[in-house]
Amino acid sequence: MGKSQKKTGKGRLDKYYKLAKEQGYRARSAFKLIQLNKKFNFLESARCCIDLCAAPGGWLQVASKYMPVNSVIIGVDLVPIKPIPRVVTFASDITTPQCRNLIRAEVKDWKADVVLHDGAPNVGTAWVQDAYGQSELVLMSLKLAVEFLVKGGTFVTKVFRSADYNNLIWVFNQLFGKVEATKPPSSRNVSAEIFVVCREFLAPKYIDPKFLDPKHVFKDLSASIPDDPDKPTRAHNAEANVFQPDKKRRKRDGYEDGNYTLFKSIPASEFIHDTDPISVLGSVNKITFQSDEEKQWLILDITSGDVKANCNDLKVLGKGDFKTLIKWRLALREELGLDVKRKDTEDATETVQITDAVDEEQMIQDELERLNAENAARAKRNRRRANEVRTKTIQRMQLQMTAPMDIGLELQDASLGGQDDFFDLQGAEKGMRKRGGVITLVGADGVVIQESEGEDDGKGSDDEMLDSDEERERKTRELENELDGMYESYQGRLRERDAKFKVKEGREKNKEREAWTGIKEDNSSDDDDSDAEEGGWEEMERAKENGDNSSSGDESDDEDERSQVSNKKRALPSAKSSRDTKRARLLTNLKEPIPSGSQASKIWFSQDIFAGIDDDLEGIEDRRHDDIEMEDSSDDDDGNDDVEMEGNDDQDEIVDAEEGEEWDDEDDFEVVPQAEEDVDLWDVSNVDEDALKQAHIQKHGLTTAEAVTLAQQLVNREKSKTQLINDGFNRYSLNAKDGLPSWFLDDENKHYKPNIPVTKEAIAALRAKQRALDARPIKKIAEAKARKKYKAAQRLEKAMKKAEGVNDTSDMSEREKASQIEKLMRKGLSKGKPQKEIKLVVAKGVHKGVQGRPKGVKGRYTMVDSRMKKEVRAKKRAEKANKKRKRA
Ligand SMILES: C[S@@+](CC[C@H](N)C(=O)[O-])C[C@H]1O[C@@H](n2cnc3c(N)ncnc32)[C@H](O)[C@@H]1O
Repeated sequence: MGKSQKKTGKGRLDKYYKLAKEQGYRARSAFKLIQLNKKFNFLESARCCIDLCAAPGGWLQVASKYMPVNSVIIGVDLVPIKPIPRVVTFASDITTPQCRNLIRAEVKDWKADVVLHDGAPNVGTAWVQDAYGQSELVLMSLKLAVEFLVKGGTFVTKVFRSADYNNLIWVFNQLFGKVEATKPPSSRNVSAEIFVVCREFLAPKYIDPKFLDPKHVFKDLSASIPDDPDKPTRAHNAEANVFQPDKKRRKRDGYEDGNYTLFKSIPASEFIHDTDPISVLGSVNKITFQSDEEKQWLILDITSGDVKANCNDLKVLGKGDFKTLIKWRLALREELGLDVKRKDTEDATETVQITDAVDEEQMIQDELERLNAENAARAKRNRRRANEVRTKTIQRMQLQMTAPMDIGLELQDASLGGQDDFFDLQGAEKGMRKRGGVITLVGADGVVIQESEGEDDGKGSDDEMLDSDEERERKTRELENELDGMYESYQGRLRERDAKFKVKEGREKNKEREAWTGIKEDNSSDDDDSDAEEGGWEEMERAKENGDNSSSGDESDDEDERSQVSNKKRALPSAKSSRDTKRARLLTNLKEPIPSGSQASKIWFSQDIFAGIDDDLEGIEDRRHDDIEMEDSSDDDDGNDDVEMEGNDDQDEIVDAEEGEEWDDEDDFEVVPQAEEDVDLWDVSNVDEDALKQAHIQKHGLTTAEAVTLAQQLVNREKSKTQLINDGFNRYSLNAKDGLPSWFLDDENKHYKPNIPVTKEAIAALRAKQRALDARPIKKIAEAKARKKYKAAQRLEKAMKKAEGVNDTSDMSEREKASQIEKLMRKGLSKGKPQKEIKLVVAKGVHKGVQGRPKGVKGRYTMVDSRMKKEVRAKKRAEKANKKRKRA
């Protein structure tokens, strides 16, 4: 679809499109939420928000901007959403239980203050079907909303003005205290969309499942589409009005064609003689008794007071009243001889049977629903109980009452009764499961492996699940993953508690970069070195035989050796990220932008004071950044807007973020292209560790005593390359660390490392380097001094030029020249123009709270408090007194 067509056609690229582009919103629809929020103010006070159908994320951006920092914001859509800071997103269909489970896992036992829904079905079929699909989607989102909303919460949804509109509003009214439909100015007038803001969620203990069942809520729609084209729609509606009289749907479709009368009454004889009495009952307001014959019927015994009252206003009748009228009609027909008695009876039986059948069906249906609801309530209770236990466990962890080790012990405690093995993880898991501890485990690939919520797990008992060895192994793995996750969160808390922890950790890692653990072979740069090419055992043997001489005579060899000092210990970022992905979803968020830090610690470390540290930890941060980039890029791959949004009916135009191509469709939605970010993606295959290492050494030099010692030994030929290689094979090297839990690795890292000797000289060299570094002036000061010097030199030069001029003049005596030159030189050597005095203005009295220049103050000024002004005055006084004393 061409760009030009869109720009002119329908005036798509309107002011909101441009505004969105200017302000960095991904979709112009962002302004709809901004305007809704301006009117109803639900975002500012919300701490948890769930956005259903959120792609590409315009509403999420708004929520993230307007909600308080540290709020929980979750976005779900069929298509992946590109990452947004402070927002958790995932791709899922909101109509599926899987989506509900994902949200549950994310919010844990929190409740959402706001649930947003701007969904539109991704089909482009007939308008009626689309509208119905949209209404169904709304009902599905309402279903999620009632599950996750807190009492008093707000649900914002988009609804299309269609036949279902009133039904939806009716349902909303049953569940919310205030329901308001509004059309924000940014929603195009041509669009049928309208936004309903439902506030003050009533959170009833029991919600009739019918409220959330499209089959019930939109029953009339199907009723209005005749199965049998011959049967008039009116009859269908009328029947529905009789059998489902309590639902106020009569006027939803307006008045039947050709009938614009508000009030309709018919004579009783018409009702008695009509072959379709039910339709009659459903379509009229009143049955009158005006003719003589009809008046006679009024005095018959069968015409009870109830019947008379019922005939008076049919629109207020219930199902029982209608039945009474039908029975009365049959009895009267029998009385009048219109039907023979037997036939009448049959007729009556038949009719009653129909009614009873309907009733019976209804009863069975009701009973089933009641049982279902009871089951659901029981399951929910269990889930809630399990959640409570889980929350307590997490809280205990957060309050440092339980360390990850304690968890193992707790599990053991739980399994004691069952005589389980002390380290039987499976037993421990069972124990945890009993307490509702294990809810969702996420596999290494981030896929939810298993879901279990207390007794709610309908897929067989644990015993069944643990039948096979494979299953058992899997369980054990999962539990280990969870323990890993707990450990990670424990580490996170440590970090939060101890601000220095991160710095320490950074230093550790930096040290690790430099730490010597052996020499790595580099064949590419060592083609001529036969020793290096062979390496390994032979090399060691030969080295033993030849002593140190194998390469001592070769200068270039030594060069190579120096360049080859590399770091085997350095872990690739992927190692960390893979460990991260193992984290149990229960405890930590896989999609956290920076996995190793909490929000609080991030804020803490964003302070200026830590700016220098960042420099020091540059390497580490770079890698962490790469980690994130990698995550982002994977998201990006998924989140190709072009593909994502294809077929989305509710989208006006979608502009491809990369190519600027636009895609136009039905309604009121544009994705705004973002400025291309110049992002270098981290590519595992392209990482040249040696090059990185070299660059680091080039920039910072050797920073550990071990490295300097080894370098000195190499330069002084005290050690050969072969010896260093041999030293590299020690009991600490080549240790497979796969599958070891992170807490174990962390602990091991503290002690399990080779002890590399360092020399006094190396330490002295490093200290000298450090002292030189300390002695260096701060860059700004050095610059200021240089500027000063430069200006002084300029002044002197100028003075000398002038002095030369004076010297060359002939119309001055030598004495005058000398005095003039002296004056000029004094000026040239002076410190330049004295700086204008800065006036100190006390910020009190008339100047209190004044913004901008205080009244009556000219020239340079600075606002100070009275203390400073007093001190300056005192200083001046003291100086003056000193001068006087000296003169005296
Ligand atoms: C109008 S867009 C939402 C725009 C969003 N509010 C924003 O500001 O960026 C409608 C979205 O609904 C999504 N959607 C439609 N059906 C869905 C479903 N069953 N589950 C989840 N998302 C759905 C579509 O993928 C589409 O991205």
